[in-house]
Order: sequence, then structure tokens, then C-alpha cells
Amino acid sequence: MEKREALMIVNPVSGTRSKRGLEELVVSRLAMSGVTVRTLYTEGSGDASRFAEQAVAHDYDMVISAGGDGTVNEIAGVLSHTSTKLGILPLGSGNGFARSLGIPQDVEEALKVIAEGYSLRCDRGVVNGLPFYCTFGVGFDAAVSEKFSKMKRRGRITYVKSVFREFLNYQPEPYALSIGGSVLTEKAFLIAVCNAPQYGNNAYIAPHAKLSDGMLDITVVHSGSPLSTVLVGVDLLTGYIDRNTLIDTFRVSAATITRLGCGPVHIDGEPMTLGTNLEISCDPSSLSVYAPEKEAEFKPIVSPLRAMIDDFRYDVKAKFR
Ligand SMILES: Nc1ncnc2c1ncn2[C@@H]1O[C@H](COP(=O)(O)OP(=O)(O)OP(=O)(O)O)[C@@H](O)[C@H]1O
Repeated sequence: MEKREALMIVNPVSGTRSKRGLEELVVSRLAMSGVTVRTLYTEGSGDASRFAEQAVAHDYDMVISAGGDGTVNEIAGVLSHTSTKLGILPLGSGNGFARSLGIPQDVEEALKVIAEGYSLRCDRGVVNGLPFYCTFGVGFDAAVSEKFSKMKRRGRITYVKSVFREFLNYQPEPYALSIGGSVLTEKAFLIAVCNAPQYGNNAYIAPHAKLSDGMLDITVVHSGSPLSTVLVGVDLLTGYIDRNTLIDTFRVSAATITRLGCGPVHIDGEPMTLGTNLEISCDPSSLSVYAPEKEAEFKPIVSPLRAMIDDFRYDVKAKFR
């Protein structure tokens, strides 16, 4: 059996599932596959990247992210272009990156993926020098991330509450999107630049995006009436968003978004402020991540429904553990 050394980085506040007994479970399950695990707990923003830097410096074989997309982003940002692989235990609120890789939301099943040892080389997006692995966006989704980050609780229900609250007051803004010499100037509800097909929580903003195709999928949701925008929300959940008439989609290796001034963006769901010009590019095959070997084909309605049923099953199992 090949011996592997892992550092597990736990974000104690991510998501809503209890992390009680996690360290013992991970240590015992992975020991059976020859993996020794050391665990560190984050105390705030930046800790996950610092811990991951230590793991790379000490030649760990893998770093396991036990948290959500924000934690994955910090760790993956350090592991990219190194030989240290990423393992994911999806313990966040949305878990968009893990879901997009087909990693089960159940911790014990996600551990099996790491134990099996198959890894995929994934792309990442880069905006003004900052990496994103799932989605980057301006407009409504950035405003929701900002609101969500200020909520006391995390989790799916809190996220839905943030979406509704923001929707009531949100005013679309103008953007110029430049792709290879063509410019689209629009008042847009949002522009999402997607390495992964979903934001998390089975919300498919670019259902045909692939993590390892060397390209980014851009979804522009144009400014429309409240009803037509709500219908985009419905299509986001059924997997049919690319057929909605309020949408334009582009598959690109690079693009620029220009807006009126600096302002909010989100990177993998984490809110931040960036400048007027947003230079975006794809950094292909930059990260090795443990994933199921067989990639599930996406089917509108069927895949979202299956994922919802799985979520329910795992939530019930987690409650009674
Ligand atoms: N001990 C801590 N106390 C408070 N905040 C923390 C702590 N450790 C990390 N954080 C912050 O928690 C935030 C949320 O992390 P993360 O994205 O992993 O979870 P999530 O938002 O619940 O899940 P998702 O991104 O999948 O929706 C990040 O901004 C991170 O910097």
C-alpha cells in the first residue's frame, strides 16, 4: 500500500453540519488506505492558505479541505502548480466545487473518493491575478455574497434568505464585456464567469461548463422584468438556464469586463472589492484534485432532482450520526 501524508484543514464555522468527531473519523478511515492525517483548524480568513503553504513546504502528498468553497479557494490557490493534491470534504454551505466534481456531500462517501486516489487535473480562472475555481461574478451574485457574509448563520436556508432580500432592492448596472475584439455593452443583472457548472447548492449557472476543458463559460443575465428574472431563477435550478431568452452564454479562454467604477465582486462566493477593469483568463490544468473517476453526465431536471434527493438523504444521515 502506498503511504501518503495529508494535512486536513478544518473551517469550524463553514456550513451548518456538525464537525464533531470529524478528525477521529478521517484519521481512522484514511489510515486503512495508508494515509496519515494531521489536522489544523482555521480561526479566520487567510489561515487556510497559510496552513496549505506549510503543507507544500513540508512535501505533504495532499491537503484535505474540510469546509466550503471559500476554504477550497484559499487552499487550492496555494496547491495549484505544485505536486500536492487537493482532497475535499464538502462541509460548506454551497460546496459548488465539490458538487461539480461529483464528490458526494456525505463525509464518509467523500472520504472514499480520497482513499481511492484517482485525481483530476482541473483548470482555474484568474481575475486581476486572483484565482477562482468555481465561479467569479459581478452584479446580483456579488451583492448576495456580500449580504450572506454578514448573516449570523451559514447554510442553505440562510443563503436563500439572502437571495430574496437582495432581489427586492437590486438595481442592475451597465457593463462592457470584451471577448477577442467583440464588445457587448449591456445593463446586466449579473455576469458569471464559470470554471464549474454551478454556484453550489445545485444552482446551475453554466450547466455545460467543464472543470478540465481549458475554457471558462460566461453567463450574462440581462436586465429584465422581475417576472422574467424570477424565471431565470427557476431555470437555474432545473438546469435549463442556457435556453432562457434573458441569457447570453460564451465559452472563452480570456475576457475583460469593464464597469463604471470599482465595486463588489465575488470569487467562489467570497465577497470583495475589485477595480473598474476585470481581466479574466483561464489557467488550464493547474490543480490536481481527488475526484470520482467516472464523470456523471449532466441532464437537465434529472441531475438537479437526483442531487436534491441525495442532499436530503445525507442531511438526514448527518442529523442521526
Ligand atoms: N474560525 C473562523 N471563524 C470565522 N470565520 C472563519 C473561520 N475560519 C474561516 N473563516 C471564514 O469562513 C468563511 C466561509 O468559509 P467557507 O466558504 O469555507 O464556508 P461557507 O461559506 O459556509 O461555504 P460555501 O463557500 O461552500 O458556501 C470564509 O470567509 C473564511 O475566511
